[in-house]
Amino acid sequence: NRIFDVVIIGAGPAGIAAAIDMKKASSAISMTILEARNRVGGRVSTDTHTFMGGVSVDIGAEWIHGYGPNNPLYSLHRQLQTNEDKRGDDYFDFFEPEVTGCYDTTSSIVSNKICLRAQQTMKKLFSPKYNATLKHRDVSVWDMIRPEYEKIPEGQLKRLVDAMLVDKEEHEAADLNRISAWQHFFSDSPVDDEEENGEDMALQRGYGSLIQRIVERFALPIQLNTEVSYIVTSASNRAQILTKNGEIIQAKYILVTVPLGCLKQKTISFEPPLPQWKQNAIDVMGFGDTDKIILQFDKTFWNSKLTTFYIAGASYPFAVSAPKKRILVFMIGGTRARRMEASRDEDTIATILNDLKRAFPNQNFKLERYRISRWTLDPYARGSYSYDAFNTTLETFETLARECCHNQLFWAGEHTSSGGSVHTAFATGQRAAKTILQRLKIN
Ligand SMILES: Cc1cc2nc3c(=O)[nH]c(=O)nc-3n(C[C@H](O)[C@H](O)[C@H](O)COP(=O)(O)OP(=O)(O)OC[C@H]3O[C@@H](n4cnc5c(N)ncnc54)[C@H](O)[C@@H]3O)c2cc1C
Repeated sequence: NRIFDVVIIGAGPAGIAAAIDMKKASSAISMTILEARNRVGGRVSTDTHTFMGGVSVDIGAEWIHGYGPNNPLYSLHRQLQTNEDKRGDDYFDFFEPEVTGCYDTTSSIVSNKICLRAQQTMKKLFSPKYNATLKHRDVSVWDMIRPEYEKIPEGQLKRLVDAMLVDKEEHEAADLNRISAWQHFFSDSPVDDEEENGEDMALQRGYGSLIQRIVERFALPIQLNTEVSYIVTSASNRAQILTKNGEIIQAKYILVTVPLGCLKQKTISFEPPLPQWKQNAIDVMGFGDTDKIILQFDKTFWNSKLTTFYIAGASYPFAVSAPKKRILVFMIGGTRARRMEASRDEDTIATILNDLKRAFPNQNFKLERYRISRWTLDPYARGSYSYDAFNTTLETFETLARECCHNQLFWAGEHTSSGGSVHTAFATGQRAAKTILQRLKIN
């Protein structure tokens, strides 16, 4: 029966950030991080063993978005970067310019002109004019773009736009008919502005390698393989945590950073139950689905200059290319991702290979290795990241972040601020640490 000042639940970006700031503030704080998995990083997870040639591939987060001084991971990365990070001659290098291409499963050539037109059509679909009525009577993003979409004549252009819509659903982690148009198009998110302050960057050795370096650099006290199942708060000055291993741990303050998907599915029981205002926010906020199907071939048979491409008519029509690694990463979101997760690997792979054979009829290629993510079935994620569901506002994020339950429970994580990214999750951990330090009277 151990006693701490602070117990952090979850060693993902948010939990790690909070631990660093508390450790920096005072060595007198007794603290531990309880992590259910056998590794740190949460939805940042790099696979270093599946692929040939010692290649690292991110199964979850890959891009350091907004890589610039406003990003809390920027200075950490600059301190901890190695020569391997700097070797920029391979794969998703630093700031690689995006080159988009298009293919077609009917094996007909797609001209540059029509590929570009499809991209322009997408731009037009997603720049709807301000609609004041939305604020009072919200519709979905799909409803919003549908009138323009329906004007696109049947044919290759439309099939390419359909492929690009799958990419959009992947990015949003939800079907377009589940996303609030008001939130998506018109609400001002301070984080979005911030993201525009820097470019995207990916690391040779994967995002996971940076998280690992951070954890080692600060020698954080992390207890792996420790799933929290029960939390009791009370008017006494200590809250209690029960782990699945049967351990009871006491803490003055608990910082909960488990994903919103776990909160929605009540994987941790709270005693007394969470207050209604907190539970409502958990229920209302959308938590989406995004997956990657990563394929390594015996050769690069597609145009190696492309960073991303679309395949008209394919079941998995959007891929990101890593030519030097001979890798294609197919990405999907929403219902499509959930359906894929429920399918057998062999069937998913067969469908993709069949589409590729039709899109590249003159190429001989062999699949060498693959890896498929299943974030929604993952017991410690239960989805990918949050999305703008109906009836959510910036206030919903704030409500998810607000402390509760005899002021013993604090909250951080991707879902407690808009942005959905690793660095925004990291910032929520720093924010929570600041408040907890004030409570502990350490500034
Ligand atoms: C496919 C995919 C692609 C993405 N791409 C990007 C990208 O390119 N760039 C980007 O910035 N972001 C990306 N993201 C989002 C990013 O991964 C998340 O926003 C970020 O990891 C959230 O950090 P977090 O600390 O809030 O949660 P997590 O990273 O999920 O950490 C929470 C931790 O809590 C642990 N946990 C859960 N339940 C318990 C329990 N009961 N007891 C103890 N521990 C528990 C989990 O195991 C986990 O380690 C992507 C996500 C996915 C799924």
